[in-house]
Amino acid sequence: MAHLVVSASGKVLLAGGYLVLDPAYSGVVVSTSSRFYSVISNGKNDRIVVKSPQFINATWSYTWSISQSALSSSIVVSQLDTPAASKNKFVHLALQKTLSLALEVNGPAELERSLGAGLHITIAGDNDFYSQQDQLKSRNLPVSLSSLAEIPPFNPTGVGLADVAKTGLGSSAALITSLVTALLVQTGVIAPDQLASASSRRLAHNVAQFVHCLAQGKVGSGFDVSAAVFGSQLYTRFSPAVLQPIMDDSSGSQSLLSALAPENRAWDLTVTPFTLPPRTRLLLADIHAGSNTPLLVSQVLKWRAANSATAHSLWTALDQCNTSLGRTLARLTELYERDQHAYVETVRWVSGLQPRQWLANPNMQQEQSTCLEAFYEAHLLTEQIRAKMREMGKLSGVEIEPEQQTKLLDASVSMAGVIGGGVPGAGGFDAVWLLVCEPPEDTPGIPPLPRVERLWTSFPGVAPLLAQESKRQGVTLERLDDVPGLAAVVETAARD
Ligand SMILES: Nc1ncnc2c1ncn2[C@@H]1O[C@H](COP(=O)(O)OP(=O)(O)O)[C@@H](O)[C@H]1O
Ligand SMILES: C[C@@](O)(CCOP(=O)(O)OP(=O)(O)O)CC(=O)O
Repeated sequence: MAHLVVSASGKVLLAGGYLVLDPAYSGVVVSTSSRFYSVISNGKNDRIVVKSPQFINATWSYTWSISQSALSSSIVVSQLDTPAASKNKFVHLALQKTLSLALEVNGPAELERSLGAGLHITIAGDNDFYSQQDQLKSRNLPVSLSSLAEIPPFNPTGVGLADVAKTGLGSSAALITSLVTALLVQTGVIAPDQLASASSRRLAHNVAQFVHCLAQGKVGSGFDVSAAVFGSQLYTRFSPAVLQPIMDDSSGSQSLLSALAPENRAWDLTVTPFTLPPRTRLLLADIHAGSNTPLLVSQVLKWRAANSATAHSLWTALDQCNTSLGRTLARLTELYERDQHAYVETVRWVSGLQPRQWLANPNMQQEQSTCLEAFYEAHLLTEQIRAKMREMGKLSGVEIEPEQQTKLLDASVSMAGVIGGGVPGAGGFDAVWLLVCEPPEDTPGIPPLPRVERLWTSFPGVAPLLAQESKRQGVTLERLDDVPGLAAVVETAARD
């Protein structure tokens, strides 16, 4: 049977937490190699059955009905009420709103044709979206990247969705983006060979952003959906006003297309593509906890509103550091392109020394010194950002960089070859990030990555994640057999 597979990437907001909620500031977002996959195949009995086989009690069945009048037509997607049925607002809204848009674009006959006798949809997220520490324990595996690679892909979590320990990589945004985009392709709104085009991506972004906001019951900054669609970027948010007419429209009488069309100029986000510097690797430490982002956000914003002068100067200072970090990391890529040899030699040097020793080489060639200064600047900026985020936490009474994260980060960022790190996004107890140098293999000494891995084993409850920066674009059409383990998940889902 033919399968339509669309994946979307997870995210790490390296810098810009809280600030990015305000269009005056931007965030540095890295999209991850960890992805969510939505796989659509033909279903039966006029049903849309959605399964998430990594979870227990995670099958949701829907019917649809299309009504037509002389003036307009509409579709209603309803969940089939079996006694054991759980609800999934995110999935239900993705179906309801994307199919409504498809109806508006292509009309009822085409929509009926594309839904056929029904759809079977499998959702699967890479293991990194969920803490794997219990898995490692039950398999008697030591805490390491190579142990994680031994856990089968899309491993069942053994729990229901509400009880899973998330790592904070943006599961709901990646899920919604992959599902919405797969439905847009299934219904012919986006032609498969057009998904890479700018206007198809914008459409996928706008619809995913809308569905995600509606499901969350609020308009967040949307950096997570933007990363899921467009990949790593410097992100400045869109004005929430663009979604207001359709967010408030309980009768469904407003045109979705006029709000969500790629041509709608009211979508004023800016997305500047970005990549981490060559020979560096993003490394994440899962601390087996997870954060309640909405609670953190409401407390910080309440403090900001009540202390506008202090907040303004803190926001301004932080923004300068965040922007400089984005610029310095981009400059490192430029320096690599200008003189690869000097850059790689600098990476070798940096990899064997703690950051405070980096500049202690009087005999360096000019090009290498320039690279070294840029690495050191990146280090200093990440430390300044951490200090300011801790200040934000202290002032607002919120644990943005909790003490145990401070200890873990302080120990990690003073190691040889570690450029910097921090608490991503809203901070709290989500996985922390590090940027680590990857010198060529013939460099003497133990490379930074295994050294950091070893350090982390001395912190109870801390484990690395496999996720790295995704070098592919965010939302992508895949071939089922190219994604290890996915065909098996789809087969199991079809059998049950
Ligand atoms: N693997 C999945 N399968 C189905 N639905 C999922 C999956 N992961 C997340 N969701 C949906 O997203 C919701 C989680 O949203 P939320 O807790 O806001 O996550 P996040 O912190 O990733 O944004 C779940 O209640 C569910 O509706
Ligand atoms: C505070 C924020 O600026 C960043 C939150 O980033 P996280 O990465 O913590 O987000 P979640 O995955 O949703 O928990 C809020 C926002 O931008 O919407």
